Amino acid sequence: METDVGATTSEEANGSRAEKKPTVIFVLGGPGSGKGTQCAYIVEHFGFTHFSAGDLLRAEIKSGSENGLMIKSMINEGKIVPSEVTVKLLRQAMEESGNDKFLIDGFPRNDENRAAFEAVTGIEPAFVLFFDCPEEEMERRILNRNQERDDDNIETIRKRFKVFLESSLPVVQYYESIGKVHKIDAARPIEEVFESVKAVFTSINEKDD
Ligand SMILES: Nc1ncnc2c1ncn2[C@@H]1O[C@H](COP(=O)(O)OP(=O)(O)O)[C@@H](O)[C@H]1O
Ligand SMILES: Nc1ccn([C@H]2C[C@H](O)[C@@H](COP(=O)(O)OP(=O)(O)O)O2)c(=O)n1
Ligand SMILES: [Mg+2]
Repeated sequence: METDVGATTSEEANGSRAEKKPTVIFVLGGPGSGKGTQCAYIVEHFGFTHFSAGDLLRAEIKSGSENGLMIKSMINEGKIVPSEVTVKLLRQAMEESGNDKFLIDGFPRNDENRAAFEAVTGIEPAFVLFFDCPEEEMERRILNRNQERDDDNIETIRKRFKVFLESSLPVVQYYESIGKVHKIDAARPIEEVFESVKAVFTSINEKDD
């Protein structure tokens, strides 16, 4: 079965065939704040399907698609790839998954990302996890990451930090203004960070009961 993440049809909009939209949680935080690491734990404990926007873009480069070279050069410059490309990859991945609970990490990274996702899928996030971490700590973590990523070099890291401050933080602030952000102190050991993450998910589950 495919998961319905398309824009609402008129039939659905008038209520005759309303299907429940999937639950989406956005996981945000600067480069190296620990998004991917914590998502792996959340998947294990809470049954979500995890998609990293960055991983989907890197897979697209590897696949040799016609957009690959453009994506590669943007990532190597620390820039944000046009939303059209990223939203299409996310939507496809969600549809193919068959699940209806998603953690989307590293997205939305700017306001254009946010608006495009909403327009294409009709989905608003249930909430946003924001991993708050000082730049020096994020830099240390990335330089020790060893994932052989072309963008994990000091020059590109500095560009990514700048883009994070200028384009991504405003998205976090937007979600804060509508009361959707759970801010986590990410500058602690992995297990301690996860205790705080777990508390967020547990309290949400209790509210739903
Ligand atoms: N709380 C933490 N303390 C120390 N190192 C961490 C912590 N969380 C993640 N790391 C390490 O830091 C690096 C970046 O983590 P990652 O999950 O890839 O971050 P992001 O997806 O936000 O860029 C990885 O090598 C990871 O093992
Ligand atoms: N929504 C997104 C997410 C990532 N990208 C690009 C630009 C980012 O610098 C790279 C890497 O993103 P990724 O989330 O994998 O990086 P970190 O895990 O935060 O270190 O991918 C994008 O263009 N748009
Ligand atoms: Mg990551």
